[in-house]
Amino acid sequence: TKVLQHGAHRVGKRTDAEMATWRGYGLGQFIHWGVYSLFGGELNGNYYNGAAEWIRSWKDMPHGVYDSAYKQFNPASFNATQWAKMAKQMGVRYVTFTTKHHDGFCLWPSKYTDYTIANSPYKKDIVKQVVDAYSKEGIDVYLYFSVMDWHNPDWRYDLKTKEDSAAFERFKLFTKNQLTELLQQYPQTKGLWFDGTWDNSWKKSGAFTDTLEQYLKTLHPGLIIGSRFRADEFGNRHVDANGVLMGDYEQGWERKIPKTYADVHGNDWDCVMTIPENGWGYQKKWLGHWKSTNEILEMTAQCVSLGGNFVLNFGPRADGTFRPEEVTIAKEAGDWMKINSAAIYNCEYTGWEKQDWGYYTKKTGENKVYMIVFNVPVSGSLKIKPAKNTLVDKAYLLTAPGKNLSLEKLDYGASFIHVSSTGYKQPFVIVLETKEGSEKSDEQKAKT
Ligand SMILES: C[C@@H]1N[C@@H](c2nc3ccccc3[nH]2)[C@H](O)[C@@H]1O
Repeated sequence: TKVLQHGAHRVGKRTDAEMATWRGYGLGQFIHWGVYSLFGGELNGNYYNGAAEWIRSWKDMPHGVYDSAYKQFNPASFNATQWAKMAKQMGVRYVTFTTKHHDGFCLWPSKYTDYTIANSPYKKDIVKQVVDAYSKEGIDVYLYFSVMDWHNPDWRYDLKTKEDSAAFERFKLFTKNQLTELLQQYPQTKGLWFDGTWDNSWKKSGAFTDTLEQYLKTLHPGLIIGSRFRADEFGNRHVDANGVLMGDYEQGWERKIPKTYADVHGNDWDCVMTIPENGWGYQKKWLGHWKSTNEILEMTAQCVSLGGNFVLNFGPRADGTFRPEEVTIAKEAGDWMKINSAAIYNCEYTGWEKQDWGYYTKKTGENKVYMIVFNVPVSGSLKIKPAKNTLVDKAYLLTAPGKNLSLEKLDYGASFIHVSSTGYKQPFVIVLETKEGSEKSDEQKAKT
């Protein structure tokens, strides 16, 4: 391994209480809201076919039109308490909220730029309202912050000239100042979700990113920052030159989910996902497929079964209302979570061999494994194969703890659980109470 000045400063997962809380969330909400929400991916009847929050970069969008649009931002229907209650009902345990996206518009009254909510017709501090309302509902708040800032004249994609470097020095200070005011104004914040850190200018600022991350954690002990923030002194991101993760969790799973446990390299991680195929800010027209509640529940189960969290994005309209599809998904997912969240909250990877019927999760610190069943085979026989030295004491539906299900022993330590093969409209959970031990063969039994 190389001796790195600005590589990872910790190998392996964080072991503190704040990170244990993060690890157990299971389900989170992302919210993308800003000036881009005014356009909804459309201008003069033409639709931008990229992600709606990127519309400023569309060739058909004059920068002047976009950069003056904040003068129309006046969300009359915005009610942070209603947002937080919808999230609570959905069963999310953390929210990540856009304070400033790539366009540079600040939803808090930043002292370091005029391009903020304070200078919009709405005037009031949106970040504060969101932080206060979600915290009041018992949902932890994380602040999304885009380093890339198209509005700030000192932003640079790369550092090629002396002027570039001089400008970027000013930009780095601007960034540090904005992050300082976010942590000082909104101290309930549990973490920062950084984005817009893939350009060369940032890759060439490895030492600065290291110093800044340490400064932020000194300012706010316990702060949680993912791997998308740092660069090492060689410009490596996410993992340093020695292949060690830089950050408190792997933050690369954007609109994709790991296939196997090997893909997560023993890190903490979360997956952030859109309901439509792509697009995080409000889009007037969702192009292509958008996910059903059952698809979203399956992604949630899949992530938790591989030791991560699933974070679903909502893109409210400029007026502060949500699309009907989003309201429906929050309600339906919440109804399922109300009954089944035991299999999602504070659960982790089991290491048992994955079966076709669905996903295993394990309650952290307990001898309880959950089967989250999505695909009942035509036989109605659900095969389970506990890990070595683990026996299943009893099995029952989470919704019927008094009625044990029969386990038909098979060879090689496997068993069948027989359930009805029809009539399922949504996933269901079977609880397996486990104990240490191994299958005794008949001759072994005969000896005792
Ligand atoms: C969480 C997501 N990250 C931003 C983003 N910008 C990208 C540019 C290139 C490739 C992926 C990107 N994701 C998206 O705009 C959204 O905020």
